[in-house]
Amino acid sequence: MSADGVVSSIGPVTSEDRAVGEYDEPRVRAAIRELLVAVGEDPDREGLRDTPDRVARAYREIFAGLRQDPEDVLTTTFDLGHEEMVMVKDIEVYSTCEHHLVPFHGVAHVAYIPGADGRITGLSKLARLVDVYARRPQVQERLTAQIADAMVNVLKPRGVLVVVECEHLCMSMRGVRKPGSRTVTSAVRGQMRDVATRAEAMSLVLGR
Ligand SMILES: Nc1nc2c(ncn2[C@@H]2O[C@H](COP(=O)(O)OP(=O)(O)OP(=O)(O)O)[C@@H](O)[C@H]2O)c(=O)[nH]1
Ligand SMILES: [Zn+2]
Repeated sequence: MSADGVVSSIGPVTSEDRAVGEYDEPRVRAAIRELLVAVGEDPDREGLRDTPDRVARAYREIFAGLRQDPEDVLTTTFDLGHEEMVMVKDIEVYSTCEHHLVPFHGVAHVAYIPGADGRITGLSKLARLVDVYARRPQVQERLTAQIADAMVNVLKPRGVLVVVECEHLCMSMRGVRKPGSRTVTSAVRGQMRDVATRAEAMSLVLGR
């Protein structure tokens, strides 16, 4: 961990990166019904009768990123000849901890320096990219690295910085029970590794 409390990223991720798998809704329904029985509930009582169906529909949405190719969302690019840093801050993140299957949530800050051809992507596409990776069973470090690496692969930028700050409910509502603690992860690629450039980006992230 660096002096500013930022955990450095785990480096480029190339596997587990592309869209995978079908969504088997009947199987999810059956599994949720079985889970309710296993925790000692009555899945046939009135309040729970439709729960397997509801959860199966909710999981379709929460894990929709497993069936989306992150690189598809970055395909809209514009040639503005803009060569300076672009940052979208405070993109809300709702993801699911792959260890406990409970949410972690917070914000992502995504910055890049366009490549020599000055091609940039639509701002909303960066937020969509965050969603594609967040809507999967995740750990925060991988989420952070995957966002950065997809931008590198598609936009061919000179540099990328992704910072993610989240509270993990697995640390708040159970286990160590430390509500309010936030985990900060970063992934830095290309010229964004330069000390001065990285400092400029981090000052934008911190709002100074
Ligand atoms: N590095 C990392 N760890 C995570 C993330 N989400 C959850 N964890 C941690 O994953 C670890 C799993 O530890 P285990 O000992 O296998 O599981 P556990 O007995 O439920 O652990 P406790 O949460 O400490 O009760 C815990 O320390 C969690 O805090 C994440 O995104 N990144
Ligand atoms: Zn967890």
